[in-house]
Amino acid sequence: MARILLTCGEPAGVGPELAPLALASGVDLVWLGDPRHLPPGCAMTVVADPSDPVPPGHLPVLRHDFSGPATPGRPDPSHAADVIAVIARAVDLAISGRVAGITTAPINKQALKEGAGFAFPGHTEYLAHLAGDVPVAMMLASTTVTPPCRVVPATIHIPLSDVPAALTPAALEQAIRLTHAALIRDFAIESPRIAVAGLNPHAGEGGTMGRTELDMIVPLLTRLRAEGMDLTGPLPADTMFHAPARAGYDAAICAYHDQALIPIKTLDFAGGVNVTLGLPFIRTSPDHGTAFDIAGKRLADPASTIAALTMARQMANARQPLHLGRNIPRGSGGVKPPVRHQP
Ligand SMILES: NC(=O)C1=CN([C@@H]2O[C@H](COP(=O)(O)OP(=O)(O)OC[C@H]3O[C@@H](n4cnc5c(N)ncnc54)[C@H](O)[C@@H]3O)[C@@H](O)[C@H]2O)C=CC1
Ligand SMILES: NCC(=O)COP(=O)(O)O
Repeated sequence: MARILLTCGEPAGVGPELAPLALASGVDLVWLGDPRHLPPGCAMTVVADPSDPVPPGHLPVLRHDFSGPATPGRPDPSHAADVIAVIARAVDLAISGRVAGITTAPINKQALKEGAGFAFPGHTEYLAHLAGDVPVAMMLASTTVTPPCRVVPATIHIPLSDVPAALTPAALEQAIRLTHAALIRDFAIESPRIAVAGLNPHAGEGGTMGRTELDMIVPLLTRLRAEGMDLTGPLPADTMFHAPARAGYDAAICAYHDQALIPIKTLDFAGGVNVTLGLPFIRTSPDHGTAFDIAGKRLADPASTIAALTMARQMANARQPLHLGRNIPRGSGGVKPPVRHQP
């Protein structure tokens, strides 16, 4: 089966040093980036095709030349366009089936915006664009805690002050539907149980601390329950993430980024995996960022990257029979030619 492709991400961050560590864990991956950004002494072989064989213990590298070497902890504006181009090239390879899925190393959004005018707040939005502006959702899934913690923010990379307006019935419904489909398809959960968090303290406390729950979330959940979905909520966000509460659902839909990401990064920072739901190809990522404070110091823990690569492989294995005949996921928007970002 084709390899999982790991992008280099921000070369001044921990991304490049995580690649050989992940390889050493036994994951079959191919790395896309500039060999000069790999740690000194890294055993690697440049390949022309993502599936080309390499000597045992060597990292297969699909070469993408940047303007120069990288300094750990200091993003170089002249690298920004190449960081973006690597993501686009990875998507091309995934859509064409030459890799089984992609795992992205972290990028520094500010560096990309300042260096190349990157118009997207993160991978999630850029990947949705490259796939033809398909609807997507960002799930973060634990891999080492029981019961599992899976969270999906219905709004993602926006200022907190914009959340109430962005949390529309359509946004919430999209997050619920994408999560429901992904739990069945990629997490082998036949009848998904989904919990929905309220926006306000105590889920609005009967309308005394905000009316979003009563006016918007309750009617939406009532309508979706009528379709047969197993939905609970709106739940108070402060009491829905401890272990007994998590036992009652398979994934939690949250109102905004930090409501979702604080519980999972607290419970499973080392094992958390970011999965983009709704894409016509597989994309996972570690849950951490560029970690400039430790880049190049050999302190980076590869656990989340290994978990992300492993989850991508499991998803690819689970989807493999579908590739034989009907490989376009229902509701994915279909595979459209990637649209290039113009910096
Ligand atoms: N998927 C992506 O591309 C993501 C990118 N980011 C970006 O990363 C940048 C930095 O974000 P921060 O909030 O500082 O989060 P961060 O995850 O980079 O760092 C937070 C803390 O965790 C530590 N840490 C992170 N990864 C680690 C690892 N593998 N092993 C050991 N320690 C680790 C860091 O040293 C730091 O103390 C931002 O520009 C953000 O946008 C953040 C999350 C995901
Ligand atoms: N905090 C999670 C995050 O920023 C991941 O974003 P993305 O780059 O995967 O879209």
